[in-house]
Amino acid sequence: MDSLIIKGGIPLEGNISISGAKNAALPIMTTALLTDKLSINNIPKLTDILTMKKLLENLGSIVTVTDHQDHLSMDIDSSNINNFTAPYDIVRKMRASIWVLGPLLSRFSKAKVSLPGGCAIGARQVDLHIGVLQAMGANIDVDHGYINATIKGRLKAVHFVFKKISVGATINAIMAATLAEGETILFNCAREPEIVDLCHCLNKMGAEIDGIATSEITIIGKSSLKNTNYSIMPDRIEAGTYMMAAAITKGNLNIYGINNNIIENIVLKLIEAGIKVEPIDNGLRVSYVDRLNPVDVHTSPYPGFSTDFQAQFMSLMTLCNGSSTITETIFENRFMHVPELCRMGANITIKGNSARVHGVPFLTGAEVMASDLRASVSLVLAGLAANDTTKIHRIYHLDRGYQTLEKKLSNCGANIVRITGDTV
Ligand SMILES: CC(=O)N[C@H]1[C@@H](OP(=O)(O)OP(=O)(O)OC[C@H]2O[C@@H](n3ccc(=O)[nH]c3=O)[C@H](O)[C@@H]2O)O[C@H](CO)[C@@H](O)[C@@H]1O
Ligand SMILES: C=C(OP(=O)(O)O)C(=O)O
Repeated sequence: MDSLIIKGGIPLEGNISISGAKNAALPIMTTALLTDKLSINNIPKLTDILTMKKLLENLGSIVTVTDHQDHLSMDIDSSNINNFTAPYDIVRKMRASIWVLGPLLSRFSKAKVSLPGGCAIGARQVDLHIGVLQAMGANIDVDHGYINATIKGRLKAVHFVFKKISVGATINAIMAATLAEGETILFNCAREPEIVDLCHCLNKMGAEIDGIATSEITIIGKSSLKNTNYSIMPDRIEAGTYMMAAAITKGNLNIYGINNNIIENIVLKLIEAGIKVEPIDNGLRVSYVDRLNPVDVHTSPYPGFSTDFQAQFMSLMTLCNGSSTITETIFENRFMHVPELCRMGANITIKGNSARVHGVPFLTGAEVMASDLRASVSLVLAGLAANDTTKIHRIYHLDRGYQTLEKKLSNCGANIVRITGDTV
């Protein structure tokens, strides 16, 4: 398994271009199952994308990929779907695989999908995905680790209230409702920008979705959708991560290809921490000024502070002038970076779902173990700021979510090297 060696203490300076959003590209790739042909542009080069490609091909889609150096485009032909099973071997690698369920069921009236894997950050149930599809008339049982879903004819429109806000279940429900019979209204929906991107793509395919970006979404079902093309939005989580890299290394970075609108939640917290964030042409400039103030955050669904920023923000707060409290409200097991940060000299204590971070004057390099995706990148941030050398083991999750991370960082002065096939 690969590892990373980082010699820290270098303020990052330069330009970083943001890639397409993983968490928009993945559901948009599954919408290709709702029609014959979909062309998608600005897809990031990530292992999760290749896993999704493999999954679609396994179902019978023909996926033609063009490599444009800094991104991919794909022509996905799903006119001959001949398999309705998403197997464990592919699905276990990635949570997003669950998004083939809604499209397969609504277009082909059947789907068998292994219970998904992904980052091990909590129980991550699928009851809401199943509940909304059952309310649309599907017969669903979970047996031997698989979700088996069938419907006689088309799914039926429904008025459905999600008892908890879920990004994934909102996405599955919207996709399923586009080909259901009648007008579906979904209440208490997630409002993440990636869901907005998905809805824009679906409307371009001929769907009729209203209330986009609100918690109440109306979908008028169609008998079929049409072929189209769509370009993926920029990755706000990648952008926020590099903004925090600028802050933690006392550097300054121009982050290109992102606008303030969709990352305001992290921008406001960085400003509160004393970091300067200015709009520039097609991006934002992020600069360390003279100190890092302690800032409390608690994660919540968008437009709140995203759980996907929590680990990186905690790394930043390890060096603040004072103490900050970071509360995780979305996932029950998303503090796996804490013991690793403590190995590097951080002073963090966990009580329930809150971490109290007492700022220290410096971090020291150490050998650490990466766990989930954002925990992994939080250790990269800590390593970039630390004195001496940090070795991060088991970094495969990083390749799921950060396109050419080492290249983007070393272009800005970081000393970061990948060891391929490290045995430790
Ligand atoms: C590929 C992708 O886009 N992943 C994102 C997605 O994950 P994901 O779609 O898995 O996250 P959800 O929004 O569904 O999960 C939120 C909470 O709801 C719970 N829940 C969810 C579904 C369900 O059927 N039952 C249930 O109880 C989960 O356990 C969790 O506690 O949104 C998360 C929250 O913003 C992000 O951290 C992930 O990066
Ligand atoms: C948690 C994440 O991914 P997944 O939902 O695929 O595990 C993430 O993108 O931070």
